Amino acid sequence: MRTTEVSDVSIVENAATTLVEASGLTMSYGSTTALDALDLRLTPGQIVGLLGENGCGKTTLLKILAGVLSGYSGSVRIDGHAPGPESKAIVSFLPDTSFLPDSARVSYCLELYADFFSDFRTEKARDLIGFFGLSESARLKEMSKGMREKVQIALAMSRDAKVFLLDEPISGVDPAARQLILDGILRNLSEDSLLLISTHLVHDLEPILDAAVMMRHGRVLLQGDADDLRGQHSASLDQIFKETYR
Ligand SMILES: Nc1ncnc2c1ncn2[C@@H]1O[C@H](COP(=O)(O)OP(=O)(O)OP(=O)(O)O)[C@@H](O)[C@H]1O
Repeated sequence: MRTTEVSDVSIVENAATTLVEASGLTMSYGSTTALDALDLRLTPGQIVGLLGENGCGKTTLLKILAGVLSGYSGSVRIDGHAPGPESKAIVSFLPDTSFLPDSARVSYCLELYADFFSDFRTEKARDLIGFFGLSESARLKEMSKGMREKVQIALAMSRDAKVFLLDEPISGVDPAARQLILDGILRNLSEDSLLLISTHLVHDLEPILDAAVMMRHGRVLLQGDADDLRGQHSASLDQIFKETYR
């Protein structure tokens, strides 16, 4: 009887702590297999680095989790929901491309987000825009690539989302600005959110990562708590990454 109770409790806890789950997730573009029966389970309250070489499927995975790419097989659940309107309501996605109108001013982008997302917090976004040293009256087309990335990050990180999916958020900025961007990303992050960040810049991201998922050929090659991985390999995540993808 006792065993049954314990096992029931553990099943309930297990279900409650899984925020993102993919099982047998497969996605092909024509004859190219981008995700190959990928299994992944992520819990809330952590910052996870999604690491891997070019073309291993990181962007494809993030897009499916974000609910902007269909045509996959296998199972995906975000807080229990298949990708769709209910999951999108709790997922904030930062794609690796520009998605804002060129001629718009920053202030207009804030209004756009406020109209579109009920969980968007304009005050948080204003705070972040200022933190990044940007002006709300500036037009995007007058900004550098790095400045535009900061605007997009400010918008994406100002939703009260449960899951944040950031695709290469620091790739377009110089090394000096990367720390500022990371500080901005962490500035308003709530403790029980899940932040999944894809990157090649493991060295820059390592200090903020709680866990890492390393992908190869559309599958998870290595996954674990950052401290556990460092302990098991007697190396930094950056060194493990370089060794793995040498
Ligand atoms: N729209 C598409 N049409 C055809 N093939 C695609 C498309 N998008 C991605 N692919 C292919 O799917 C595979 C996975 O691509 P994906 O962009 O998910 O990888 P990635 O790990 O994000 O790469 P990178 O680090 O270079 O951004 C690659 O072989 C890529 O060429």
